[in-house]
Formats: sequence, C-alpha cells, structure tokens
Amino acid sequence: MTDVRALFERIAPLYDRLNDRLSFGLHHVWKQMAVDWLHLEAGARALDLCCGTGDLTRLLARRVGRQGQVIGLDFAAAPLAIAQQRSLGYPQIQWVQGDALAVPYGDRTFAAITMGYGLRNVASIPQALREMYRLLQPQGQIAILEFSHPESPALEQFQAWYLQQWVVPTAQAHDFGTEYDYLWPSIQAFPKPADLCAMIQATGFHAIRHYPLLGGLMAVTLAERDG
Ligand SMILES: C/C(=C\Cc1cc(O)c2ccccc2c1O)CCC[C@H](C)CCC[C@H](C)CCCC(C)C
Ligand SMILES: C[S@@+](CC[C@H](N)C(=O)[O-])C[C@H]1O[C@@H](n2cnc3c(N)ncnc32)[C@H](O)[C@@H]1O
Repeated sequence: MTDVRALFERIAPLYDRLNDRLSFGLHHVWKQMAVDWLHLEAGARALDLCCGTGDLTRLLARRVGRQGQVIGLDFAAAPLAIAQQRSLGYPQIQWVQGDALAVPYGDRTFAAITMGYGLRNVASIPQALREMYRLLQPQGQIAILEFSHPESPALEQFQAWYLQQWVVPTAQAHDFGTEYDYLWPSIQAFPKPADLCAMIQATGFHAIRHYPLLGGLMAVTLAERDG
C-alpha cells in the first residue's frame, strides 16, 4: 500500500516543474477550466481540498477576490510550505494541514470546493465525497479535476504508454521513478466516469456534469448540493 503522504512530501520540490514539463503546461489550462466552470461570487468562501502547492487555491482566490476567503487544505507539510511561499500576494488564502476525510470546518461552510488530482489519492472516495457534501452551502458546487478513462482504446493505450514510457523515465532522471510509477495503477483503479458520477449522486449531489478533457485523458466533474 502506497504511503501517499510520504510520496507527496518527497516529490514536493519537483512536483510543479515536472507537471509543467510532462503536460507541456496544459495542467494549468485544465485547472483554470475547473475553477471557471464554478458559479462563484466575489466575497464568497471556498475550499481547495488536497491543495498541494496551491495552483487551484490561487485560482479560487482570484475568483472570490480580497473580500472572499479561500482555505487550502493538504495533509503534507512540504507542498503546503511551497504553496505558502508562492501565495504571498493572496492575503485571502489560509493554509491548513489536515485530512480531506475529516475536514476541521462546520457543515455548510463553503460556497465551492475544488479537488484537483486529489480524489484518486485519498484512502476513501466515498468519505471524501461525504465530507464535500457536508461542507457545502445549499446550492454550493464541487469541481473535481482528475485523470480519467478515454473511451477510445487507442487513446487509453497512449495514456498508458505516455505515463510508463515518458513520465516515469523522466521522473526517474530525478530519482522519482518509483513515485511516478504509482500514477498508472492509481488511474486504472479510479472509477470510470459513469461509476464516479453514480458515487457522486449516491452522496446526495445533483446537477452532476462530467466534462472529458483531451479525449478523456482528464476530466472535470461538477456537482451541486441542493438544500
Ligand atoms: C497535474 C497532473 C498530475 C498531478 C499528479 C497527480 C498524482 O496523483 C501524482 C501521483 C504521483 C506522482 C505525481 C503525481 C502528479 O503529478 C497532470 C499533468 C502531469 C501528468 C504527469 C502528465 C500526464 C498527462 C497525460 C497522461 C498525457 C498528456 C498528453 C500530452 C499533453 C500530449
Ligand atoms: C497530485 S497532488 C494535487 C495537488 C494540487 N491539487 C494540484 O492540482 O496540483 C495530490 C495532493 O493530495 C494530498 N492528499 C492526498 N490525500 C490526502 C488527504 N486524505 N488529505 C489531505 N491531503 C491529501 C497530497 O498530499 C498531495 O499534495
């Protein structure tokens, strides 16, 4: 069983640089889309779960503005420290070291919650979804950005090839081959889009919308809490 927290503690110093290199910078586009597709007012309160080095946290902060508040939560100290260093111009962000499966905030606290490349890494997807539902204000929304499963077998073969023949060797050059070797099996184990949407619906969310990106290599899934 992979110790996810230890893994992200180790790769934190190179995480952003490798993401930029391995996705040709596209991960910034995917993150911007996830935040753009939320209906979020200036002055609102938002939460970025599994925030890592804070890419999505800072995008949320730009959306809610200086009058708003954004919490960036992660259980690993090293990415949080990098996030803090990179967010000095964002006084509306508060960084919290904590568990996305037991978030230290009350029910109905947030207008929006994001989770970028976190849901696949938590120990319990249903528990993470339950926490997000609990934490959302009525009519609040979640945006989940994750790797996904292309419908095209050829694209799925490309995904496997890219991860195992390009991503892992590139990471290995920085002594992180083992850490990035975790990616492909974790993606294979992640629910297919229909199953993920069914899990989200079973949690109580509605208005569930799944948007494949890059032919389904990635996806943004949006959902809303009712009353
Ligand atoms: C930001 C991205 C991945 C974050 C990420 C998530 C994890 O769960 C990890 C686990 C262990 C180590 C690292 C990570 C991790 O970095 C997505 C962009 C980075 C990806 C590694 C690049 C792979 C992108 C697609 C599979 C193929 C892209 C096609 C290309 C743009 C033509
Ligand atoms: C792939 S990184 C994503 C970081 C950031 N959201 C991004 O989009 O780049 C996954 C992050 O989830 C965090 N994480 C995994 N499980 C967690 C949990 N149960 N509670 C809090 N953070 C968790 C890891 O420490 C890591 O920083």
